[in-house]
Amino acid sequence: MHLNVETLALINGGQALVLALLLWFGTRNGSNNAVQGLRMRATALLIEACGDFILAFDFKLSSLTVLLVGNTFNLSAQALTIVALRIVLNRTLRWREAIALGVAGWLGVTYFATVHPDYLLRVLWGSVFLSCNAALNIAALWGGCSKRDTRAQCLLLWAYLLAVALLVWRNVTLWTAVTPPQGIGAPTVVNVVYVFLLGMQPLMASVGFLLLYNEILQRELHDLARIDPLTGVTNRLGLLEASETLLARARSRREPIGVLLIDADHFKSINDRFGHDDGDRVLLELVYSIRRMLRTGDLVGRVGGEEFLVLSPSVKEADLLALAERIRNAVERTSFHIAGQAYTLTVSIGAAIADPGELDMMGARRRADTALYEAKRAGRNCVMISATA
Ligand SMILES: Nc1nc2c(ncn2[C@@H]2O[C@H](COP(=O)(O)OP(=O)(O)OP(=O)(O)O)[C@@H](O)[C@H]2O)c(=O)[nH]1
Repeated sequence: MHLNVETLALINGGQALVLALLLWFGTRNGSNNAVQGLRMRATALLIEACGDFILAFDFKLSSLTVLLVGNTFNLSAQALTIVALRIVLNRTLRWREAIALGVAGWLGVTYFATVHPDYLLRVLWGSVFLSCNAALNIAALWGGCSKRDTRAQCLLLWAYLLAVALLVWRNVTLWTAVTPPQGIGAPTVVNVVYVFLLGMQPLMASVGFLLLYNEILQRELHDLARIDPLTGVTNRLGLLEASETLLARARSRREPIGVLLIDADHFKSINDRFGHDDGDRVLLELVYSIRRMLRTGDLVGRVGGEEFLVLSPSVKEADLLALAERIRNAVERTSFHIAGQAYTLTVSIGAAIADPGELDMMGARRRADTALYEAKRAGRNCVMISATA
């Protein structure tokens, strides 16, 4: 098989141009992080296409100018891709490292093409540069890759690891050959694999970006569906799912779960006096006061208007009562600021223990509800606990 560098550059450039346009026009309506990242990837593809077209058509430039200008475009595209991936993943951008790598890559390739022309060293230098680029991307992709909902992220991570392995293979083959083939066009096995993958690179990387984008959107949707938009705590659906997980864990450890139902006292009067917007702000502050009292592992969620549920794993009755009392006390001592003035608010709390033998949380939730009702009847601003199941 004869490998032609100009044809390869033409295929690469055409692909990059089409993908850049698709990404640009396909992301015109979005503005979140992932979309910004995709747009930067589109810009990188445009720059890459320019570099590839210069390499493919040479535009009557000297071969040295073609090499230097083509590489300037391609290395800039690589640097932009590093930043684009980090924008999509919401990681530290590392602009400086990306630019420094690009400059070092360009200087090395230029040196081994002009001052000290050496094909093997040029390939080695280029491979080190590409591996460092891949390392930055691998570092960005590494975090959180063990979770179940990060398949695309893991796939991309493997793609970069394989790319580094391919670069190592190519260099080892070149440096151990008795007469090293000069040029990427030499029809060796490693060159064929390398050229094939290089030719597909714009497409593969862009598909990787899109899969990642889709995965991030799915995750955001999943989280949005489980978060109360006003207070930012878990909503009913999130609580339902979390309680199943907690109960399964409690069953395997044979430990109880504490349930607290917390309801603001006379909240209607706050709305009536100050309006709904100020009432919303008070709810936010109330959630903050509750959260401050929780241990790591405890979960708070909003079950209704001014009613919140706390799930506290591995607690005995006395610990649960102490936690409820801490919350009640903290809320009572908090000054809620409405229209420049400080007001106080109290909560009533119903507590119950879910036994590890219980099939779901419904029973404990009902008992906590009854205890809450008793707390309200007892005059509010107090904690009541129900008898165990
Ligand atoms: N500002 C605001 N108010 C809400 C929200 N959800 C529910 N409420 C209000 O919470 C109040 C609940 O009133 P009630 O159920 O009578 O309870 P309460 O006034 O707290 O009285 P007790 O619970 O008996 O102590 C109503 O005025 C609701 O409009 C919300 O998201 N924001």
